[in-house]
Amino acid sequence: MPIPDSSRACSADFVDRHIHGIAGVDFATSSVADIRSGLEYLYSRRTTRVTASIPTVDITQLSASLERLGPLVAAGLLKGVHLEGPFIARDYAGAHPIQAVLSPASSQGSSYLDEVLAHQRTHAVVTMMTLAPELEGFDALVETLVAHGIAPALGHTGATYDQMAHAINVIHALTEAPVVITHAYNAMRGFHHRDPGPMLAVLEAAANDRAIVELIADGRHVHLGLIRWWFAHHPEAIRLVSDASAATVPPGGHPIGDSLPRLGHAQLAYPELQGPVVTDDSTLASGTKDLLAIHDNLVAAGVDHAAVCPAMRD
Ligand SMILES: CC(=O)N[C@@H]1[C@@H](O)[C@H](O)[C@@H](COP(=O)(O)O)O[C@@H]1O
Repeated sequence: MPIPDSSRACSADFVDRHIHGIAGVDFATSSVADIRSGLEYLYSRRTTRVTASIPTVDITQLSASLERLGPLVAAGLLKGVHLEGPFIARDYAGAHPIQAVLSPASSQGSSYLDEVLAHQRTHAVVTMMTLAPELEGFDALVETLVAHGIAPALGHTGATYDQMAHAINVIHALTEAPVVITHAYNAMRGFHHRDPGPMLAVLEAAANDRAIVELIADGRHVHLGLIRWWFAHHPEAIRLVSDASAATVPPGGHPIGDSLPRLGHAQLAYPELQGPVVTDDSTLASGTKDLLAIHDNLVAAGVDHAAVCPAMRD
């Protein structure tokens, strides 16, 4: 498919820091050859720097995924690996399998962390890990991750306003860098005037350069009015991500290979109307567009092209 002129006007190619796969390829479970094909396809659509996101998977699958992805990071084909789980809230797991979600304070949780750290000591490929702030053992987990070069991100959470504010402070004190909020609004407790929830703490942090918000601006995950609000008020805090999966097929594209699309352990369905969903319960599972399609979508919706391009860079 020809690349639209407006995206060519972005001086740099796109950086996708949250993407699980593309067009039939699942970064957690596909073969290295298929992952390479998926990356080539993304490069052809100007997403040339990719952090592979691994959803909540069991410890055996985690090891297999890291073994496969490590050499791709070493070869410079991937920027790194983002572990989205297993330390997330069961009530906000979204498309992640609840049976694989763990508490950091449990013995299984501690074995899982040991496995991540063992890999990290030999091949430091994990760059970010998404955590829910309200889980028991959160503060200690954050310290351990930071000590091993893994940036804690916050998401898949039922945190209160206070819990989120505390978590951002704890991480910021250790990293002195803005804290990444994993696909803000999605798979998170919502807003109520007596219980404002995590996003008020995120808004306050963004206003003080202490938070970066991932936004899935595919027209389905977050209302365009909210996306416009962020561009109008805190454009520098926005990180546009695709959250694409194997079930995400860009316009004019075709699935690579003929296996059914997966998100780690979950079987997905290619979208007919709504977007990628988990086959057995219609939970929205991932983004419906890659960054090029998101770019064109936002520009067509009136968001300033000059603001969209930097939100897709580092
Ligand atoms: C890989 C991943 O986790 N993707 C999440 C999904 O889990 C969640 O179900 C969906 C909708 O969330 P919402 O219903 O809270 O808006 O957002 C994202 O697609």
